[in-house]
Amino acid sequence: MPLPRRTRIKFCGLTRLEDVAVACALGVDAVGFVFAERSKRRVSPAQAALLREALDPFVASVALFMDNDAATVRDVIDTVRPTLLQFHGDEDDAFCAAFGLPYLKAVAMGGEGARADDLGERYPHATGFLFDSHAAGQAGGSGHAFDWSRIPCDCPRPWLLAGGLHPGNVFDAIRATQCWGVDVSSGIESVPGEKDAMKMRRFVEDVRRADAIANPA
Ligand SMILES: O=C(O)c1ccccc1N[C@@H]1O[C@H](COP(=O)(O)O)[C@@H](O)[C@H]1O
Repeated sequence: MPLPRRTRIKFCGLTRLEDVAVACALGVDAVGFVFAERSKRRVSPAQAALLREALDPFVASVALFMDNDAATVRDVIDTVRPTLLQFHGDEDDAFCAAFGLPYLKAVAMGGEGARADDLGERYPHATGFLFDSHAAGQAGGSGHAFDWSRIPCDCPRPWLLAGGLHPGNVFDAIRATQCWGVDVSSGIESVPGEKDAMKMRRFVEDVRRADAIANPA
């Protein structure tokens, strides 16, 4: 008998306690705090620590970096105590694994130079991958989707779909890609860094709807 499917949900770029409370009430699996330079959603380690302390049990916290230096990553780990790290830049496996925490490697699927091959060989210590719409070297969180047919069908670890997801397309995205999880930022916002409670709720409802169809009684 096939095991039931449950698409994992990560809400990223949280900056406010009220948004953390809604995310927890909706039962999301993880929330993300952005430390990438120049991000509109960037929080300080002290701010993120306050948000992290407000999480319910079993809600994972993810610290997102993009080519930050090692000292910054260590400072975030010491202050915030995240469950997982997520790297969006040119970081190699040795860098990502050096902090002793599980990590997700974001794979830039936009632009001409997208490279989604040999992920298991290039990132042997990655816990999972995240296929995102930005081009290599560009920041994510743009709200734009990419061509999902470019996702490699032999991804060696659990992987999340990201980039341009919102309540209006997440159902189709899950049905089309069979992703392990979804990651969303701008699609559940009213303005960058401020989430919208109704969009968060509709997003979760549509993920559950896709799972219900995949798990007929
Ligand atoms: O959110 C940011 O500002 C950001 C900056 C640098 C790298 C990644 C960033 N965001 C991540 O991008 C994906 C998709 O975001 P969206 O749903 O299209 O807005 C997600 O993982 C964000 O956390």
